[in-house]
Amino acid sequence: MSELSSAISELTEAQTAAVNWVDGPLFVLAGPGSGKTRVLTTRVAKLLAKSPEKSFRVMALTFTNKAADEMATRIEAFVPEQQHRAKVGTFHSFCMQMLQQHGSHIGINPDFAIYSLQSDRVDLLRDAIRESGLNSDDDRFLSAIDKLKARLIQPEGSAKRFRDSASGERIEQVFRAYEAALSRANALDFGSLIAQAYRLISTYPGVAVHYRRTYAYWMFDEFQDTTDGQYRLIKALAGDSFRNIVAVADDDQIIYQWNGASFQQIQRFRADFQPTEIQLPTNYRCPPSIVAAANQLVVNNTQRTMSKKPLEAGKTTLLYPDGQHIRLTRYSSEEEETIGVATEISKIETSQLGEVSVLARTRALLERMLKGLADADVPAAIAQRRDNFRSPQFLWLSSALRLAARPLDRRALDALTGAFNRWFDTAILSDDVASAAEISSRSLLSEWAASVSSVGGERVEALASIAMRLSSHPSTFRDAITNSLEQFLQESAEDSSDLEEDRAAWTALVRSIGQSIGRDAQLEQFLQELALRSKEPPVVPNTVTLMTIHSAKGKEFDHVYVIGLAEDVLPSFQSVKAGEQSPEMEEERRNCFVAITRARERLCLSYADRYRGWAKKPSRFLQEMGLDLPHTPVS
Ligand SMILES: Nc1ncnc2c1ncn2[C@@H]1O[C@H](COP(=O)(O)OP(=O)(O)OP(=O)(O)O)[C@@H](O)[C@H]1O
Repeated sequence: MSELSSAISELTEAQTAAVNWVDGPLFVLAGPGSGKTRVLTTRVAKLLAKSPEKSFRVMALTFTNKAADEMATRIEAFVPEQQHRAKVGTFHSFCMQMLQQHGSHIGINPDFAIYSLQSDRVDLLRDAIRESGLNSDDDRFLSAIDKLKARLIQPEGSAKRFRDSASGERIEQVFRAYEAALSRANALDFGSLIAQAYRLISTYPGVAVHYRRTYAYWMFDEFQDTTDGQYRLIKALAGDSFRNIVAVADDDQIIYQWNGASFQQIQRFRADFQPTEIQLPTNYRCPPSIVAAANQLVVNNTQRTMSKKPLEAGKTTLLYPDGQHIRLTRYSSEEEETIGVATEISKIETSQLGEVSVLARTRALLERMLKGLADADVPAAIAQRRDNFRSPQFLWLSSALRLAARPLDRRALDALTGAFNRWFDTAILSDDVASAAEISSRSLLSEWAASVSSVGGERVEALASIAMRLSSHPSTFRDAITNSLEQFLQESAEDSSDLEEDRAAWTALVRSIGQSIGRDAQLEQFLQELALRSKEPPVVPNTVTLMTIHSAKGKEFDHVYVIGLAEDVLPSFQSVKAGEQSPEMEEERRNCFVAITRARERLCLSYADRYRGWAKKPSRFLQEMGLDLPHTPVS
């Protein structure tokens, strides 16, 4: 039996119905641990396997590169010879590729840079404000601009969106200047990727027709995270005729409300496409008592599908006896909670530590916990999206590549000199390099190489020679990468943890980029893909993972510790202030729901009587879950 046939044979009836669905719109409403990813990947593979003679393609989009990579790997294992017909990626990568191929219709050069770093965007904003003679240095404009872009609002006329016309006018002016500066720099930020893709297909509907013809079936995972802009993009792409769309969602896992995700998008999909609905209520991840607690918790929310079936426990083998799957501990203070949880975790066998996660609502709680685990000699790390490399070596390499692709990019030169100065303790000024390049008519990168010759030393000479060659032959960038990595191996071991982490991250990134665009891609395309991806290193084995609940979405661990289950912590202070019936409180409840449903074997919940010295009540969610509150703190 092939891998695909055996995967299909393991599906439940409801999962099979979703996998076998062929034409027309389908909405799969599924709970945590119900095999959503399994359904999507099997469905893509099956559609491709049964039509080897056809040329149509299938598109499956999700929200993180990691999830997309996992989906692509599974599909490749199922149908290796058909993999090229599957387009698996994130929303942003899909839009990026659309703009590379068709963006010239609306004046976008295909070799655009992606400004994924907040620092680049802030610099650009400041330059834009200065150059347009506006009198302000307020970076907060950026969040106003992002909000407008997320709703696909163009700068022209955006002032009308504000009640106060004076501040509306100001924001419109800055928004115009920022967009003009992005365009001059031939750059797009994350918001632009969606907004410009939308502008493209609204102006040139033929582009949407092309996508409808090429991709016969579309699938969207984690549909509940879709923002207004992303939803309107899907709708515009589909036009009036295309209906082969499968959206998979859990309305109880919307935890990006602050970022524009909302139950509204699910309701709009239902209203616009009139999909058939399939529910997958069986949870194969958590023991029955956790499933019961999750059900009791989430029914307190109103912003959810009223006909949604409660989760059913489908896990058949349990490691622990009944009554031991959930534990709730009360501590007298935050400090006691940290020590208590760290001591508990230190009793777990080292080989199991990779299966342990500590989840908290805020990063501050995790930092305290990280220290507590270090004091208890437990290896642990906070998992968090990293936008950039940390070591001067990899910062140098990535900015040298940027400069090779865009010889006039001053921001890349600043990053290159900054990294080099940190690395070799020098004080080379990028202004000097730029002035010298103007006189010599050399590229910024080759001028930089010339300017470091005075520093001397073999390592510096090697870097200068890599930079020289990269500048004159950017297409040989893969050799430059190989040569640079060899140089980095000669770095001394001291203070090398950033370097080692970056090296591990780089290897994983290159693999992921290769999987997405092949190994022969041009430098510009490589850099665009690099910008979209997070730069954190892969998880180290036998290490406890500390995560905010937001980063834990989609993950699962044998042992899950959720700390800080107190009022004003989880639920947050803002949501408590907003009130029991508020959307903020419902989002906090979903946060709690997501956190507890990560546990495969055991869920350890805890709270303290005091946080930061303030007395706090136990989280209302504990009682909603049906748990008995301890009468006294453990001592
Ligand atoms: N039919 C099934 N029989 C047994 N186990 C299953 C079945 N379907 C899924 N599982 C298992 O259940 C677990 C959860 O599946 P998956 O990760 O696809 O869940 P999910 O629906 O994407 O969850 P979440 O929304 O929490 O991310 C996995 O370990 C998977 O192998």
